[in-house]
Amino acid sequence: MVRLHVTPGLRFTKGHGTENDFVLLFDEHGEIDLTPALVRYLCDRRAGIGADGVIRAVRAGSVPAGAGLDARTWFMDYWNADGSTSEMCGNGARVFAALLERDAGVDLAGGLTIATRGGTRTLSSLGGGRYAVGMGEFRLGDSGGGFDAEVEARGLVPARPALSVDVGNPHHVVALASTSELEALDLTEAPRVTPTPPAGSNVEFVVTRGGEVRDGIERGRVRMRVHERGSGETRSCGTGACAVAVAVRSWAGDGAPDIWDVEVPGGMVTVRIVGTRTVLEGPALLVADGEVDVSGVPATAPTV
Ligand SMILES: N[C@@H](CCC[C@H](N)C(=O)O)C(=O)O
Repeated sequence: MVRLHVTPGLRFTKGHGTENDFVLLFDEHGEIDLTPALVRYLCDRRAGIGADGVIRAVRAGSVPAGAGLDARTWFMDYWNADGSTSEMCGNGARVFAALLERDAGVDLAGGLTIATRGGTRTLSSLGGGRYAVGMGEFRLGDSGGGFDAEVEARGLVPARPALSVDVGNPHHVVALASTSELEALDLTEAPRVTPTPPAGSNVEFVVTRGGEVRDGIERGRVRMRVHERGSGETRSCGTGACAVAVAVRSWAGDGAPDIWDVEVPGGMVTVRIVGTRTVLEGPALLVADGEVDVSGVPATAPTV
């Protein structure tokens, strides 16, 4: 196999889902040595292209992380802007779907199972540039619907109770009283979570916005902001929206809706809770294709 280690002229696509933006690398046969240094360079908004993360589309058989899977399965190789990897990215999965549709000719009408570091997920097209992602099982940190942690953040006094939610990657959800409290938050610095999560956490702050009945079905509505592990404050987080929906429904108790419209700074996504699983729906856009000079990126050992 030809290893294209840090070649000048790396082809990329830029895309986003509700303004959570990604550099996408279509690398079916795993020819790119994707390293933390290369990811940091690609995500740099001044010296590189600029993005919240990098997503490589590669066949499972071409990366160590895909061991044990059907070699032909598409693997979503997700990296945060700081060069760390994560188990899963919800907005990224929709953008990955748009890329596979366009560049691999995949038909998503009937659904496609992909692999991620957090397990398998399903992608389907809803038409009109919208996609649904079967996000798998969620786990609440406190099955009684309460809190199991505390979060401190700039602009938020005193510290607030939080609920940990695992949706494949780790989250802590904090309920705030008003949108003015949400807007006053300064997320340029990472919120502090106690007890300290061993692998870090994504932290969402949420306020309720009422709800409505549409097509005879009740839907809840919330607004959130997020500080992402490895990327800082972003304009949307799909796994975070799922964590928020299950936390808010759990706090609301019996009779709370199973469908939640989640407003994020970059738009709106919808989360459907089906038993112990969630489905994320929202837009995905591919906005640019190009070639980036990566000749100056220092070579380091790949970590996939
Ligand atoms: N923005 C993503 C989540 C990306 C990963 C996260 N920062 C982590 O480290 O777990 C989403 O849309 O879910």
